[in-house]
This record gives sequence, structure tokens and C-alpha cells, in this order.
Amino acid sequence: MDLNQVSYHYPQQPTLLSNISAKIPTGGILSIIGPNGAGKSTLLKLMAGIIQPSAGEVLLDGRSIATIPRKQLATKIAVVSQQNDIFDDMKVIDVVKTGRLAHHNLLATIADDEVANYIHATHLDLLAQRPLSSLSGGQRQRVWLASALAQDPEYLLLDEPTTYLDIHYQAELMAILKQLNEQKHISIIMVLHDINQAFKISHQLWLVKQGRLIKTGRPAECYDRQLLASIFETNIQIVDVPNYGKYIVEIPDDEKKII
Ligand SMILES: Nc1ncnc2c1ncn2[C@@H]1O[C@H](COP(=O)(O)OP(=O)(O)OP(=O)(O)O)[C@@H](O)[C@H]1O
Repeated sequence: MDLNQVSYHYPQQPTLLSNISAKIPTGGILSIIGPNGAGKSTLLKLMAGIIQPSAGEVLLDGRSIATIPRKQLATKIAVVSQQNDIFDDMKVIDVVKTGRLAHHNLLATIADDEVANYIHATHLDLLAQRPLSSLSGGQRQRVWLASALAQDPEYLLLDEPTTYLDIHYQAELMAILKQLNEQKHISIIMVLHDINQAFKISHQLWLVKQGRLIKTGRPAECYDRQLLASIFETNIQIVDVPNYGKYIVEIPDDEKKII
């Protein structure tokens, strides 16, 4: 996937994203990080084809995604969404099957077997027959992931997938994503707020601020205290934890005084 001089503004709003050109390597994990309001979610929506650039284009296999029919696009790009209350009365297995609609016309024609792998990969085997409404937030998150995987996409896009998860579920979700990437070679693109998670799991990072792509690079190239401090406008330290590697710690100025 390529972004070719992409700019974007919401209707009647000033330019948000200006002239972004970048290549998304296939088969990797790319995380987009940056402060609130930087334009990360908007960038992800552009890559998903949910919104169209005001200028420039998003290319998939050299073709503008604006020209790819929606159903065909759904076999290439899946977005893990989280605000779908309309599915509450459905059983988990049926919600997962909705992802298969990228390849079928009717839910009724999709056999249980066809989604068994996706249910298994997201550790939902014991929950498959339960109504979605009876699941916890973290369990639901895995259902949305399974449904997106059922699209059998080349690209999996996730917007802050760990937001409502406790640290146990966060680690579990990250492990599942890593496994999917390594074993099924799905390209993963996500917006992450936890920068340490982003640095640990990603092959590539995009650092975004005020609608601009400030830096792209491998995590090892982005452990830059000054750069991170200027992006997040806060005091940053990078600490080395023996046997675990580098961690980025935000130390507000007033706490520094206490220490
Ligand atoms: N539908 C919309 N209409 C108008 N403005 C919008 C719309 N969606 C987002 N914006 C504005 O665009 C800017 C970027 O929003 P976006 O959600 O892309 O940022 P973000 O980097 O993902 O932020 P956060 O980390 O807070 O989720 C914000 O100023 C936001 O208010």
C-alpha cells in the first residue's frame, strides 16, 4: 500500500493532513503514534478507504483504492471496529461469520467450520455460542478481531485496539496480533497510544504530529529522546531495563522536582 501525496480536510475544516507520501511495507506491523488530535485515526480511515483524500491517492497494488468496489476491498483490507451494538443479540460465532460476507452473499450459507480457525486463533472457542452482549469488553474485542480476520484480508487495520483492555488482555491481544503477522503474514497497521507497546511489537513506526508525518523508521531508529519529547511535548526519558530492553518513560517536570 502506498500513500501518494495524500492531503485531507474534513468538510468545512482547515487542512488536517498535508501531503503525506509513504510506503507501507507488506507483511509487517506498522504502528502510528503521536499526540491526541494529530490525525492518526483519520490517516487509518484513509488507508481503509472509509474516507477519500482531498488530494492525492491511496494505492493498493498500484491501484487507487477509491476505484476498488467495496466488497472487493473487504477481501483486501479489514478494519477492527469496536462500536457495533447492533450485533449484541447475535451469537459470537454469527458475528464472526459477518466477516465472511466479504466472500459470500448470505450469512445463512456460511458453515460453522468456515470460521472455526478464526475463532480458535482469537481464543474464542469456549465463547462461540454465547450472545455477544454477555461478553466482557476484552472478549468482545477479540470477537471484532475474529470477524475482521474472517474477511481473510491482506491488511488488518486497528484503531487503538487496547484502549479498553486491562494489561492482561492488552498483552494477550498483542501476542495474537504478533502470531497472526508471523504465521499468516497479515500486514498489520494500527494506531497505538501505548508507545512502549508500539516500539516492542512493530517493524515500522510512523510518528505523526499536527497532520504531518514527522518520522518513519524501525523502532531502533526512533528511540530518540528529543524527537519523542518534541512530538509529545513532555519530558521523556529512555531507560534500559536489564533483560527487557529500552522503555520510554514520561516524567512530567513537576515530578522531576520531587525526585
Ligand atoms: N468527522 C470529523 N469532522 C470534523 N473534524 C474531525 C472529524 N473527525 C476528527 N476530526 C478532527 O480532526 C483532528 C484529528 O482527529 P483524529 O481522530 O484523526 O486524531 P487522532 O490523532 O487519532 O487523535 P486521538 O489520539 O485523540 O484519537 C481532530 O482535531 C479532530 O477534532
